[in-house]
Amino acid sequence: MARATVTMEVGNDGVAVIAISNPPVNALAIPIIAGLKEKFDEATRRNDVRAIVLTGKGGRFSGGFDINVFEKVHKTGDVSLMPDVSVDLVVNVIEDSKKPIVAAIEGLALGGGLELAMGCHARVSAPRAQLGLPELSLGIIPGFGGTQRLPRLIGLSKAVEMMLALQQDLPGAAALRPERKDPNGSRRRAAVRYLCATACVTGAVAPTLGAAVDPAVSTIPKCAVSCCSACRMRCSACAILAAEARDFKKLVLSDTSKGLVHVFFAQRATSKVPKVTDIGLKPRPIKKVAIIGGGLMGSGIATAFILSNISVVLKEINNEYLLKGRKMIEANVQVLVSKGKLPRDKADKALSLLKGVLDYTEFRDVDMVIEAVIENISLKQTIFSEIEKACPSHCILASNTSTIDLRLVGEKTSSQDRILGAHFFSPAHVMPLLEIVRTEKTSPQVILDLMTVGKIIKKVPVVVGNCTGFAVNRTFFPYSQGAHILVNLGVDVFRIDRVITKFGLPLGPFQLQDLAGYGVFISTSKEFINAFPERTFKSPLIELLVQSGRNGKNNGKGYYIYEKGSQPKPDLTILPIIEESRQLTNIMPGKKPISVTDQEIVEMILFPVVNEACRVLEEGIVVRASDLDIASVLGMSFPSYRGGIVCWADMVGPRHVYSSLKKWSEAYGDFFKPSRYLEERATKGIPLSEPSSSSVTSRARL
Ligand SMILES: C[C@H](O)CC(=O)SCCNC(=O)CCNC(=O)[C@H](O)C(C)(C)COP(=O)(O)OP(=O)(O)OC[C@H]1O[C@@H](n2cnc3c(N)ncnc32)[C@H](O)[C@@H]1OP(=O)(O)O
Repeated sequence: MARATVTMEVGNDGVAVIAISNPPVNALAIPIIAGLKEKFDEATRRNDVRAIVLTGKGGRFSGGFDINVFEKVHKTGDVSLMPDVSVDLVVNVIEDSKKPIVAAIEGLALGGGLELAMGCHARVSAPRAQLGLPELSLGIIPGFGGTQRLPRLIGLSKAVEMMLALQQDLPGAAALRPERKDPNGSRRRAAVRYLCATACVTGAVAPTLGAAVDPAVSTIPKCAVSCCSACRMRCSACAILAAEARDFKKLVLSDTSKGLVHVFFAQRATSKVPKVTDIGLKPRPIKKVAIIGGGLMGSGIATAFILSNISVVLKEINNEYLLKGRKMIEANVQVLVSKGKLPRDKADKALSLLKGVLDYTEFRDVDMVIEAVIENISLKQTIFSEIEKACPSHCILASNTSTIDLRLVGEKTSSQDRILGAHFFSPAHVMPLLEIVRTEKTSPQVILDLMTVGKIIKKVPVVVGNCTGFAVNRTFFPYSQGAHILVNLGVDVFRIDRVITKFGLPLGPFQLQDLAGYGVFISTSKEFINAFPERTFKSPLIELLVQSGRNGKNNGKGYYIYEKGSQPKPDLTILPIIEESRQLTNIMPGKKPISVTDQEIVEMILFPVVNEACRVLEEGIVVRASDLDIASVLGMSFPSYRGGIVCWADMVGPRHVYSSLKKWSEAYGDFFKPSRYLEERATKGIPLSEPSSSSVTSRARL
C-alpha cells in the first residue's frame, strides 16, 4: 500500500511546491495533515522560498478529510481523534502566512480538500476539476472553514446550494469571484498568478437526505445555513470558525453521520467480491445486449443500456408488444429530456441504439442476453434453451427473475456456468441497485463482466446467492407481511403508512402494494408460502380487495384513491373490507383491536425484516452484512441516514430486537419467532453485522 506523504520541492525561482500524496484520492489522513504543517513551517522558515504552491499528486488535489477517521470516532465515541485543522493549519499556517500561497487544483478538490484550497491566498484550477463540499452526504457540515470561505468567494446563495448539493453542476466556466474586497488583498495581489477558480463546480453527491423526516438530518442544513449567515453578518472570524468546528464535531457524533458514513463505505465494499474480483480476471467488454420482453422491466432495462451508449436488441413475440415496448423506452427517455437531464441530441443518439426484433437472428453477436418475461418457469426454460443455441458461446445468459431459482431456469441447458440473475428494481432505468445472483456453477468471469457493465450503466451491483427471493426481496418479504398482521390485529392501515413514512421510507407498505399492483403481491406471496410456510402469514385482505374490483394504482382504486394530478387519498370505503379480513383471520386477542405506539408499529414491521436479514447472513447469501445495508438503501429505499437494515438493527440493539420478537411470537405466532442467528448474537452481545469467524472478511480486510 502506498504511503501517505507530503513532499516539498523548491525551484530556482523560489517557488516551493508542496504536494499531497495519498492514493487514490489524496484524502487528508492524520499523517497528511501533520506533513502539511511540517512542510509549510519549513517553507515559511526558509529564506530561499518566496512563494508556495499547494497541490496533489496523481492528478487529484484532494478528496477531503479522511473518512476513515469518522469511522474510528463512531466506533470509539472519541471526537478528539480529529485534529484541529480549521485554525491550527488553515488559519494560522496557511491563511496567515507572510508568503503567498496558491492552490493548484486538478481532478478534484472536495470537502476538506477544497477548504484547504480556499484557505490559500489564491487558487488556479483546471477547468474540468470537480469542486464541492459534499459533507452533508456524510451527515456533517464542512469543518475546516468551508461554511465561511465559500460564501466569501462565490456568494451566499451559490455556496448554500453547493453545500446542500441542490445544484449538481454549475456552468462550466463559472468564475468564483470574490464577493467583496478581501482584507488580505495585498497578499492576494502578491500571489504569483491570482486567478479566481474557473472550474466546473460540482456538488459531488446528490444525497437524498430526507431532511423533512429525520430531525438529526434537518439540523445539518440548519447548521450549514446558520454558519453561512454568520459569515454574511461579518461576525468575528474566530468566533464563527469556533462555532463551525463545534457544530461539525457535534454532528460527527450523531447517528445520522454514523449511518451515512457506513453507507459510504458499504457502497464501495460491494465492488470487492472474494474469488471474483481478487483473482486477476479482466472484465470483458459488453458492446451489444439483447433483452427478451419489452414490458415494464424489459423496457426499463433497455433504457438503462442505451442511455449508457450500449446497443440493445429488444425481442418481443409480436409487433404490437414490440411497439408498446419501444413506446415505453421512448417515454422513459423523453421524461429525462423534459426534466432537462438529457440533451435532445443525446436522447436521439440513445434511441438510435435500440433495435426491435421478433426472432433470434440478431442474437448471433450479442455479448449478453437479459430475459425479462413473466415469472413462468417453463417459459423461461424454453427461452434459455433457445438462446443457448442462438447466441455466441461467450455470451452471458441472464434472467431478471425476482424469485425463481436460477438452477431451474438453466436446467435444460448445458451452459450453467454463464447463467446468472440480473435482478433490476423497478423502474429499472432509475433505481440504482442491480442484484447479481450467482449459483454455485456461475463462473467468476461472468459475474465480473456483469458487475463491470452494471457500473457502466450507473448501477451499484451487489453480488448475492441463489435462494427464494434472493437477498433483497427475501429480506423484505416480512415488511408487507408484518403490516398485514398489524391490520388484522386491528391497527389502522393509514396510520401504519403514516408511521412508516415518518420513519423515513418513501412509501408505507400499503401504498407500496397499491403501486406495485396486487398481482405482484399475490404471486410473490405464493413463492414465499411454499418456501417458508412456518413463517408466513396468510392475509385474505388483498384477495378481498381484488374481489371488490380494486387493483391499486393500476386502476386508480386500492387502499387509496388515485386521480390524475392529485395526491393519493385514503379510501375509507375499504374499512368494511378490512373488517371482513379481520373476521376471517380472527387474530385479535379477545376480538379487540390491539393498542400499539408508533414505535411499536415500526418495530413490528421492521424487526421481522431484520430477523430474515439474519437468516440471509447465516446462510451466506450475501458476502458481508453491509451488502444488505446498501441493497436495502438502494433497492428498498430504506433511509440511508439510518445506515441500512442491519446497521440500523445494530444501532437499535440486537437484544431489544430479539426480546421484542420473542414477546410477539408468544402472543401472535411464529411469524415473529427469532432466528437462531439473532438469538445467538443477542445472547452473546455480538453485533449482527460482525462476520462469523468462518465467513468472509469485512470490508477493511478484503
Ligand atoms: C472537515 C471536512 O470538511 C470534512 C471532510 O472533508 S469529509 C470528506 C469530504 N469528501 C467527500 O465526501 C468525498 C468522498 N469521496 C468521493 O465522493 C469519491 O470517493 C471520489 C469522488 C473522491 C472518488 O470517486 P471514485 O474515483 O469513484 O473512487 P471511489 O471508489 O469512490 O474511492 C476510491 C477509494 O478512495 C476512498 N476514499 C474516497 N474518498 C475518501 C476520503 N475522503 N477519505 C478516505 N477514503 C476515501 C474510497 O473509500 C475508496 O477506497 P477503496 O478503494 O478502499 O474502496
